[in-house]
Amino acid sequence: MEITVDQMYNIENKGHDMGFLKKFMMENAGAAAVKRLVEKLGNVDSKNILIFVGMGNNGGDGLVMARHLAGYGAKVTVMLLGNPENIKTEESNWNWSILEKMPSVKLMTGGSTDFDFKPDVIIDGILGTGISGEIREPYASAINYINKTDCYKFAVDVPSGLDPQTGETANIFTKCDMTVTFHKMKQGIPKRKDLTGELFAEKIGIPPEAEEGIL
Ligand SMILES: NC(=O)C1=CN([C@@H]2O[C@H](COP(=O)(O)OP(=O)(O)OC[C@H]3O[C@@H](n4cnc5c(N)ncnc54)[C@H](OP(=O)(O)O)[C@@H]3O)[C@@H](O)[C@H]2O)[C@H](O)CC1
Ligand SMILES: [K+]
Repeated sequence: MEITVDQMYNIENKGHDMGFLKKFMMENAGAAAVKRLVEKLGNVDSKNILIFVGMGNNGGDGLVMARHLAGYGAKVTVMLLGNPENIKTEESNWNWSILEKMPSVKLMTGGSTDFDFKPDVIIDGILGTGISGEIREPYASAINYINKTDCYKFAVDVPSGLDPQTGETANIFTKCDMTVTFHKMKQGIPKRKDLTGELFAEKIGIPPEAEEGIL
């Protein structure tokens, strides 16, 4: 079953109000995404994994992935596309503050794409269901860097720049090898398998009762 983005936000909020906090949803989303990625790549030990992180909860999922991938022995670099003080949500900020205590994960901020290494894997945690309008900097430069870099690319929830509701693309968008979306498939995502690559929808523990009155 495919659902709308509005339905997804309503289910999320109802689950949160039931006590299954968005922080738990984010943790399960990041963990499920890493499981698929590690299953696909086999060993990520010592692999250079670059994670672009937006200022919203798509970025938050990427922060959770960073922590899990460090646990698998990957060499993880996180590029936050802004200033940490401007991280939009409590659950995303929570995950940033954990990473600040983890020397095993390199944290960079601001959005520069001038890296001193070539990534083996790039994770696109830039934009998800909260996308609106033409892609603004520094998100645009990050998307352009992803598209011009030859490596394995993984999209968190949806390739950034693809509207998960309509399947339409913004002025720029990422083209990835794998996409993991959460809870249920959103209507627009399967329309662009050329951008998603291998596509999965992973459960993240939201109580089925959170869908009552919504689906
Ligand atoms: N559905 C679930 O069960 C779960 C979803 N999760 C993840 O959450 C994201 C949705 O998070 P949200 O914070 O609502 O939105 P995004 O992170 O996608 O984007 C919002 C930020 O992006 C900026 N933005 C929006 N459009 C543009 C643009 N065209 N150019 C540049 N920047 C843009 C926006 O900035 P504003 O200034 O507009 O506020 C925000 O900073 C979902 O996709 C999932 O990945 C949960 O984490 C897990 C459960
Ligand atoms: K994304």
